[in-house]
Parts: sequence; C-alpha cells; structure tokens
Amino acid sequence: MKITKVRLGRISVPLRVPFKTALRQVNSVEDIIVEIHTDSGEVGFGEAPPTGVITGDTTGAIIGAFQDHISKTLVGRDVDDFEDITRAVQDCIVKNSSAKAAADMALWDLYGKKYGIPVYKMLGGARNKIITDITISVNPPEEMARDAVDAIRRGYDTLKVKVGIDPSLDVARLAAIRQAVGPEVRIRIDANQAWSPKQAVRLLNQMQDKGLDIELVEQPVKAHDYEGLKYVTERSYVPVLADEAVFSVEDALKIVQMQAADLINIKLMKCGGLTNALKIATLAEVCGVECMIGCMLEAKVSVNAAVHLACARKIITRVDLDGPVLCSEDPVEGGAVFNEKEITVSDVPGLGVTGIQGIRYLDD
Ligand SMILES: C[C@H](N)C(=O)N[C@@H](CCC(=O)O)C(=O)O
Ligand SMILES: [Mg+2]
Repeated sequence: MKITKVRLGRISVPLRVPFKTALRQVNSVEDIIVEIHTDSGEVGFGEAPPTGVITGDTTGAIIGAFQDHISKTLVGRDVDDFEDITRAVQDCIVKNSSAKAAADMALWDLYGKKYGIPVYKMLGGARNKIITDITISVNPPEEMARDAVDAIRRGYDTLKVKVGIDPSLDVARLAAIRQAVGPEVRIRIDANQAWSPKQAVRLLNQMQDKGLDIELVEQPVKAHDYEGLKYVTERSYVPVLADEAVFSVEDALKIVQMQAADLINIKLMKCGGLTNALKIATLAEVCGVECMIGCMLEAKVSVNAAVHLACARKIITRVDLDGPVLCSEDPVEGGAVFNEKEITVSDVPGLGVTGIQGIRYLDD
C-alpha cells in the first residue's frame, strides 16, 4: 500500500454555545482535514485544529507543515514501513504537533485498514465504550450553574468546569454549580494556566473547606512552571492533573520524576498523534500514574482517533472527549458513535471514518 498523495481541506462546524476558557473564546471549530491517499484506493483520514494559544499551531502553520515537510516525507512511502514512516513524520519538522497528529492518525487508519483490524484492538483493545465529561465554559456564576443543569439534563454525570477569568469569582462559580447540580455529580475544574501557585493553593483549599468536592484540577499554573505545579500538588487537597505542561513523552517523564502532578492529560494534538500518545500512556502505566484523554476543540475525525486510544488502555481512567458534543452538527460519517456522554468505538478496520461532509479542499 503505497502513499500516492496527501490532500488537505478545511471544515467549519458551529458550536452549540461559545466555548470560553481562561485562554480564549471561540464560536466554531475551524479545522484542517488531511487525507492520505494510497495506490490501493484506501484513504486515511486525519484532522488538526489550530489551537494557537496552547500548541502554537495556526491554520497557516498546519498547512505549511504539510506542504513544506510532511507531505514530501510521506508520498512514495509504503504504509508497511509503519515504524519508519511514523518516525519520519515526527522527525521531518520540529514542533507542529497538531499537523503531526493529523498525519500520524491517518497512517494508523491506513495500517488498520490494510490488516483489517480496528485501531483500538491494535493498541490493546481494553473496552469498546467510554464515558466522557462535558465542559462548562467560564462565565458569571449564575450562567455557569444554568449551563451545568442543562448538561445534567442531557445525561452527563461529570462536568469539566472552566475557571480563571477573574479568579476572585472562581470559588463562587463552583459553589453555584455544586448547589445547582447536587452532591452526586462529579466536578473537575480546569484553570488553563490562569492561577499563580499560591493563588491556586488558596482557591483550591477554599473549595475544599466549603465541601465543594472537586475531583481534580487541571493545569492550575503556567505550562512551563513545573516547580509551581509541584508546589500546588504538594499543598492542595484537590488532585492536580498536568495538561499544558505535558506535550511530549519527555515532559511526561519529567512530571512523573518530579512528582509535579498526580495525573496526566494526554492529547493527540500536544504529543503529535497516537504513536506518541501510546508511549505516554505506557510510561504512565509503568509509573502507576492515571491519565485523562483530552481533546482541543475538535470535530469527530481526530476525537475519534483519541476514542480508539481511550478504548485501548485502562490506564486512561478519565475521558474529556466532548469536542463533537459541543458542536451543533456532525459532518463526519462513520467512526465512534457519540450518544451524549456514552461513546462507542467503531469496530470497522482502521479508525472507521468513511467520509466528511463539507470539506473545502485546498487544491480545488
Ligand atoms: C474541549 C475540551 N473539553 C477542553 O477543554 N480542551 C482543552 C482546551 C481546548 C481548546 O481551547 O481548544 C483543555 O484545556 O483541556
Ligand atoms: Mg485542560
């Protein structure tokens, strides 16, 4: 199965409501779609979101990474040289983790198709269903409480609550949500780097003292501040999950060695795809560190690839794959079935995506 062509396109998918974090506000998913074509007629699908505030990847940079580096590296290669070509994708350009993730997942898709195996079975095959949380955007406390109640009505039992815009409101935000949804709902929070280490400890321990029962806090401090993250982990009653602090396998190793966080959030867009995500999951498993699998604001092509990893490995104990359910429509045919919180992986060979509606191809 030889690679003949790499085709790029764009999709736009409106969100149900604006997505707001301490880092950005967006109203739609605006992603790059990647198709890797082969001489057997099989096509591998990938997707890359331009999450500049987290990965540094912009739409233009993703397109440029393919046009100037990744596509040239792939065309003419045989999918059976799988280890070499997945390595070549990582080595042909530094950084650009979202473009690499899109290429890497499309290669896994083709490899699974070639051998007739769904990717989650190739990676471990632990289960075929997972349960995702849903994100509550950061807003005034009353609005967040209303959004939380709506999410519970939709059937979600775990909320990922964004905080960090005007941190003086953060305890009130969580108090309003807890009061509105009751004691049974699991609440995790994500500060997206907004707090200082001391502020984080103070706010988290206030939440603890008020009995708000927070499951975990995601990335309380700046991504680069490993000492600060460790400071919070050592002093907060709420477990700490490293998100923006962990892009690579090396980052994960450092976090584990420093005991800077209790948990690690794996995202394909930070680490460059399934190949490296699997390495992080294995490292975490060896060290006994549970993982979350997360996503950026992405449509179902790339989130579907993350579903395969989540279904493959039990060390992934928490799932934040709500990109598709935050969207008001789903242009993706095939792949995982999202029934609100319950996600069922596809048993079709490869990743299971069969087509995407509304692609605006760059070469048309
Ligand atoms: C969408 C997901 N629930 C999420 O919150 N992901 C990121 C932020 C992604 C983005 O800004 O696109 C996270 O920080 O966990
Ligand atoms: Mg996060």
